[in-house]
Amino acid sequence: MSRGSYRPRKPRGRSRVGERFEAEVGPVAHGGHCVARLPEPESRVVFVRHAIPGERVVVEITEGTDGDRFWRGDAVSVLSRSPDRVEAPCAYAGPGKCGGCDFQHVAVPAQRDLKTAVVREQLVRLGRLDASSPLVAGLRVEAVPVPGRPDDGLRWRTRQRYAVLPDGRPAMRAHRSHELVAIDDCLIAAEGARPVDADGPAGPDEVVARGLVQHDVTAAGRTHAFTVAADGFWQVHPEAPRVLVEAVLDVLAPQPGERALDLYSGVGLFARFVGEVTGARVVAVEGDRGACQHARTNLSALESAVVECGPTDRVLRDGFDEPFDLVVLDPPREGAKRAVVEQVVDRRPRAVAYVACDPAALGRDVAIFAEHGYELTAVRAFDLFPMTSHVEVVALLSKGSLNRPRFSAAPLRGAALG
Ligand SMILES: C[S@@+](CC[C@H](N)C(=O)[O-])C[C@H]1O[C@@H](n2cnc3c(N)ncnc32)[C@H](O)[C@@H]1O
Repeated sequence: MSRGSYRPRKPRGRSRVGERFEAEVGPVAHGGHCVARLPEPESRVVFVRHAIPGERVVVEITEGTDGDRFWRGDAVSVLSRSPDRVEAPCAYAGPGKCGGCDFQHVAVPAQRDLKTAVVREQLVRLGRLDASSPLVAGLRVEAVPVPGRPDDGLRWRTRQRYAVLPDGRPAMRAHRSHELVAIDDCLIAAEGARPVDADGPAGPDEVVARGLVQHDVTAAGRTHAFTVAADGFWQVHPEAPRVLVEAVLDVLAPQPGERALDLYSGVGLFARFVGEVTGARVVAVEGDRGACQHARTNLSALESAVVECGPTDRVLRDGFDEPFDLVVLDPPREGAKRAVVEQVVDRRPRAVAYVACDPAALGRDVAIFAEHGYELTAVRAFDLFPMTSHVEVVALLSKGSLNRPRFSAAPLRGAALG
């Protein structure tokens, strides 16, 4: 995972980096660390990596000065260990080593418990939902095993981005650092995973031809082919397209004749499956020109599909002013934000399926939807990034009585309804 955007802050006061403290590890927090509080005289919150809630550890400070409100640190020795602690399967995981994974030291089912806690916390703190509501309390991050593999959290990444050392060896970055750590093998990369930006062996569901990749996705009983640029966006877990399409169809319950908007559509994954069911107008909006071109090809079998290329907020503001029954919203990590959310609710959709790769951004956007009467009415979360703190969430936002499809009495299936 690239840490290319990391920029160290200007130091404020005496550095505490390298100092060690004993600490009780508190709850997990968004970002792959746990929260510990150092008593006086330090009186500091420390975000501790390589720890598990409930443990007593020695924390070595990795970032922090006297002037900082909180510090960051690594658990460099464990004084009382959690029953969920395991030996990291990867030799490159641990304090000061590769920063690609956050939870190699945690048993895989317990990793999902940590992510569940994080998603719930973001929905409560930022999304302003009630922690005791069945939607929040009933949420569990679901396992998504790779077919034919044990559920061990390894060998799932179909693409892996490596840095290259001057001597040509592949490397990954240390956590929040530009420092490169040489690695022979990344255990979360699928066998034969194709390094991005390089020709190489294709994964099992891929055909590579002149910089293009074709993915066949079978979901909800239908199979569609998607052409993607070899370096373009495509979900990296081999089961992700199927699982996310099925979750989106499940919560939206699209009906024949319903008009759909697929925002941040990439190469048209959701538009293709939703449009197949509705048989009506589908507008895919995507900012990347290459992805737009591929979306046009991938959606060409749908007579009423249109691809609008440009930033979502601008396309929605200037492009077309018409109502839509269904919206799929799959923004990048920063979320959709107010301008887009308000453009979406202006179209008065019956149902919005929000596919989120950052539960904090989801929480912030859920709060904006709520200002406009759109409530979170179903939510599921999937462990599509084992060993890391990342998690994918599919949420349904709908407005009271608008929640029912116009064309049939088909109930929403699967997800918990609030
Ligand atoms: C998380 S990906 C989702 C892609 C697609 N829904 C899929 O599942 O394959 C987010 C997509 O949003 C696009 N994107 C990012 N910022 C955008 C913006 N401001 N306006 C339109 N598209 C944007 C990216 O190019 C990327 O294709």
